[in-house]
Amino acid sequence: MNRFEEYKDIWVFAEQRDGKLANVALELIGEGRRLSRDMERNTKVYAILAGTQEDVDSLAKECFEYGADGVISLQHPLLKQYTTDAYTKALTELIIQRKPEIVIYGATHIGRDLAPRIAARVNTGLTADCTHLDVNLDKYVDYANKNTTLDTSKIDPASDDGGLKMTRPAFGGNLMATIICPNTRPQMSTVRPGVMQRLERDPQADGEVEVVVPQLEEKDIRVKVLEVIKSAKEMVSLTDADIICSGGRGLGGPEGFELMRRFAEKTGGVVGASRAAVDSGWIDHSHQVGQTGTTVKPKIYFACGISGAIQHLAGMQTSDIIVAINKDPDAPIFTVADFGIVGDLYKVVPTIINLWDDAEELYETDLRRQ
Ligand SMILES: Cc1cc2nc3c(=O)[nH]c(=O)nc-3n(C[C@H](O)[C@H](O)[C@H](O)COP(=O)(O)OP(=O)(O)OC[C@H]3O[C@@H](n4cnc5c(N)ncnc54)[C@H](O)[C@@H]3O)c2cc1C
Repeated sequence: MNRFEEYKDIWVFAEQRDGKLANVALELIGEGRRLSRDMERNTKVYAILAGTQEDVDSLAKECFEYGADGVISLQHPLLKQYTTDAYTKALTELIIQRKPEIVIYGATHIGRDLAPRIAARVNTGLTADCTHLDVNLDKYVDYANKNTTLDTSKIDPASDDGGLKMTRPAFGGNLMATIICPNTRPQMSTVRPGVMQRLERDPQADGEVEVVVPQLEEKDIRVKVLEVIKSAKEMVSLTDADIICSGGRGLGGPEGFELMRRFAEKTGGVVGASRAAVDSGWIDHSHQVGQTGTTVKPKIYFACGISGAIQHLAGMQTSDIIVAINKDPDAPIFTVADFGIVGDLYKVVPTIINLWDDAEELYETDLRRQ
């Protein structure tokens, strides 16, 4: 008997705020489904909701529609606002009682706060900020070979106990590290929003919801949330955007973002930025795309005056269409671009803005013809 036999199933922490599920929760349920197919045992995927009854009751159906087999709904008035103490206590107790084999969280502000605390309390490992998960060594080796110079002959096949292979950027994004958790359970990781694919919604899907009322008291919570102030920067939703117009150091100054805002307004997109632009204080960090910013996958990503450093590419290279505008023909961004324009962005972007309406009309006519 495997020493971890009693640990079963995949749990996804289904993060919600004010009764709305985080997109990453649905992406992770989809990823959980994919992993469960590759695991040998009859592994089920559970979404773990936490909040007040009012906030979470209506969310279970959505979790089923996106692929959860079951929902465990932690309900308590003290879970209304996220607090580290209350959420950590409620989830830790549930994990110790139920013994899931894998627990995955979104690498959001909440997930990054919560997951390491739970890992410490249940005495297991945590791989933070993953961009790829797998349970099968063969696939893992293929994946690793494609992306790194990892010497696969040094991997001990005996270590492939069907455990989770958690891959994340390491050493400033210069290589991908695949990390295993061979000695303890559950295996836990946080996963970047926007990296995994959610499943197609199945409106017929349904399942069983188990309501659990955790043992929580006021004295368990050392920090009181007095007021939640939503700042304007929370309104930037890079992960949901279909079009992102990103600017980098090539903009030459903060005023360059005025052009990017006009560009985004015209295309119906949102403004993104490289870290160099953010670090220069030209735009808020909430716009940053990349390894230490947001991972995005829009339909069109415009990279304007961005060189294409590996840390930037890590956050946008899976976009459907990448259009790069750069005056240096050798800029690395052109290696991932579907369309490259060599030129001064201050000439190219206004031209695209001017032509956008005509281009849209042509596109619509084309669609009508098909
Ligand atoms: C641990 C770590 C994490 C990091 N995380 C991130 C991250 O999350 N996101 C991120 O973006 N970076 C990140 N970086 C930084 C990254 O390494 C690069 O420094 C950064 O992406 C460079 O930004 P840039 O492309 O805007 O600037 P540059 O590399 O300076 O490129 C500017 C580009 O603009 C072009 N240009 C100049 N003028 C014009 C013009 N008028 N028209 C057209 N093109 C023009 C130039 O040819 C050049 O290619 C990270 C670095 C480290 C070490």
